[in-house]
Amino acid sequence: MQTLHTTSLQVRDNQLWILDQQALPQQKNWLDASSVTALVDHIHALRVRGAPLIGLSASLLLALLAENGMAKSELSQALEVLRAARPTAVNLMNNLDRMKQALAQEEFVAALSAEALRLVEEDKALCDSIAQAGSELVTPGSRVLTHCNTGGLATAGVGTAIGVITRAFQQGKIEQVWVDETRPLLQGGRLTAWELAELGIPNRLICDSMAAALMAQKQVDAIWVGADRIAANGDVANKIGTYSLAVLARYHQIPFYVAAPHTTLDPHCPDGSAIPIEQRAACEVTGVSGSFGQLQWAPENTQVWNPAFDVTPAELISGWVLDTGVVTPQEVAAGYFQPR
Ligand SMILES: CSC[C@H]1O[C@H](OP(=O)(O)O)[C@H](O)[C@@H]1O
Repeated sequence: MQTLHTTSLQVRDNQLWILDQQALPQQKNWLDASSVTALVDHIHALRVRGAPLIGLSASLLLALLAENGMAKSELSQALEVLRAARPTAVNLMNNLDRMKQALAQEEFVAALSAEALRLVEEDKALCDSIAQAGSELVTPGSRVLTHCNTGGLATAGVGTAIGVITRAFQQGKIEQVWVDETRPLLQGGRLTAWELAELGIPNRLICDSMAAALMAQKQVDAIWVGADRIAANGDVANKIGTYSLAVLARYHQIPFYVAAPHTTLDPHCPDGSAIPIEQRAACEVTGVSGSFGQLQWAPENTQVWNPAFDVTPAELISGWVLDTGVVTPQEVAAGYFQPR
């Protein structure tokens, strides 16, 4: 396979390398992800993360394994193991369902490589389309708040919500970005703060618990978040903490937008209650980890509830910004996301 390089993925010398997103921003470590075991471990540990990127990394690995001689039956097993690596972000399943069709072809090695590269190029284009469509909703002088990380680290392109924010900034319409640190894994404080600094976009980091006071002081003009799965009724699964932002936004009458590619849609999922929510380890809540190692502060054996995502009901969402354009609440209520 040709050499490929995105912000957090590389294919070189017929191997897959990933940028360890748990070590950022202090360390930029590229790790080998050239086996199913290695990539699944990186995905579980969120060294590879972000709904689109998870699907792309799994697709690229499958193509590389085929090129390196893995038999069709083993590839089929590998696909199923990769497909189960994380349960909530549907991009993984959608991408691998397309790879499954390629695997069924006679010339499956070439078909898998072509499809994996096509998915990567498509995602770059989807990000650009989302960025353009979303930026048209941003009013000049906007102070926007975002949650978790939805930039180039989480996609093959400019990102989803951060892609919108970047395009609006380039259009001179962003005064500042409020960045939710996004406990427990600090995707905002570590990754979004780093990406926005690299992009030269003015930003200020807040603890998640500060967002309400900021809105009460009328310091937020709009909220932009990503998505891991969009159900047929428009409900959205996204990083834990998104739902509370949506409730606050409704109370303070602040527009709340979801930005995502169509690969995040799941028309077979009737509503948010049917979206599987990943439960994660207690140590992520009883402490914190990063390039510095592990720091634990809660008492030994403290019981924890640690869902990686929550569900925002469609009724709290002002608009769904897809690569195909902005979808309004009226269109969603009329069945826009229903199976066709
Ligand atoms: C464009 S990334 C979408 C989505 O993925 C993130 O979750 P995680 O960091 O656990 O992979 C977050 O929910 C983003 O909004």
